[in-house]
Amino acid sequence: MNNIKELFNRVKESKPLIHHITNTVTINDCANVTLAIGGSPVMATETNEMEEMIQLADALVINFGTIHEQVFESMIRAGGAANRKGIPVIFDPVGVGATSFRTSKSQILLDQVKMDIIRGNVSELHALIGGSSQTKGVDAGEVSVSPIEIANRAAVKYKCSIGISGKEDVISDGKRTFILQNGDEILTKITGTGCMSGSIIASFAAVSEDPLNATMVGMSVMSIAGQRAKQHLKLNEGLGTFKAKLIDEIDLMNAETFNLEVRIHEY
Ligand SMILES: Nc1ncnc2c1ncn2[C@@H]1O[C@H](COP(=O)(O)OP(=O)(O)OP(=O)(O)O)[C@@H](O)[C@H]1O
Ligand SMILES: Cc1ncsc1CCO
Ligand SMILES: [Mg+2]
Repeated sequence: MNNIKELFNRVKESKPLIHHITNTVTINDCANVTLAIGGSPVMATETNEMEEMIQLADALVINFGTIHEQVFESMIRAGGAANRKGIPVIFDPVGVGATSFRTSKSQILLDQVKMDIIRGNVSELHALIGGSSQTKGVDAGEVSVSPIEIANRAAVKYKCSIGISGKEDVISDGKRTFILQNGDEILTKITGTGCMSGSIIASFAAVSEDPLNATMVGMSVMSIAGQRAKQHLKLNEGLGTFKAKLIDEIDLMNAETFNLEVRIHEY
């Protein structure tokens, strides 16, 4: 991964504005994690203010978590404006594959908005390449195809960088594929760690020209912070404390810690 120190510094110095159109479950956590990594969050959904908000933004996150018709219109408007302005667009296809509504909306969105990065769990990405999917609500289900193949095919199909989270995270742009071995299962026990990693990826993508690298660094930050937060849990501390410590670890993350902990290799 390239220039970790410079990437961290650039986010902290330029405080990129990350416009999120996201779900009502994890919206506050995404805003706080954006601040913790050094970015500046805004979470606006009114269709009529999308173009103006995008004029201020440095990256756009579109997250399908609690998608409905009205907010979908805002995603189309904001996505179009972001493409015209040339800022990175990050899509989290939450729950795609679980219902036909989500699957068909994702197809319309991907036809109309060029994504720079798509980040999701394995069953969501499997659904995006046309696979029959077992997305269990918003959580990953069983998939017969390997995440490496899914990431490759999705990257080629949508001409963008793909991040698939799981026990091992897989990141690909269709030419190069990387396997990230950080993380801890406890990250799946609180909701929104995938959504939050989208905010971190967007913060890095906003200050660099390399979406594949931004995806790798962003997903690594979440997985490394998760394993460190788990290590720091004391006796009688559980998931509530874990969540607070997770945000602490993202806040405290720097290039030294990152480089010491990261376990990534090219496939
Ligand atoms: N089995 C596992 N072991 C270790 N880490 C995991 C495991 N599954 C997921 N993770 C980590 O948890 C984080 C979130 O990934 P996950 O696949 O749960 O996202 P998600 O399903 O999109 O979550 P959400 O929709 O709740 O935001 C990632 O950092 C990932 O590496
Ligand atoms: C639990 C849940 N339901 C819709 S969005 C969301 C947050 C995790 O994606
Ligand atoms: Mg998710």
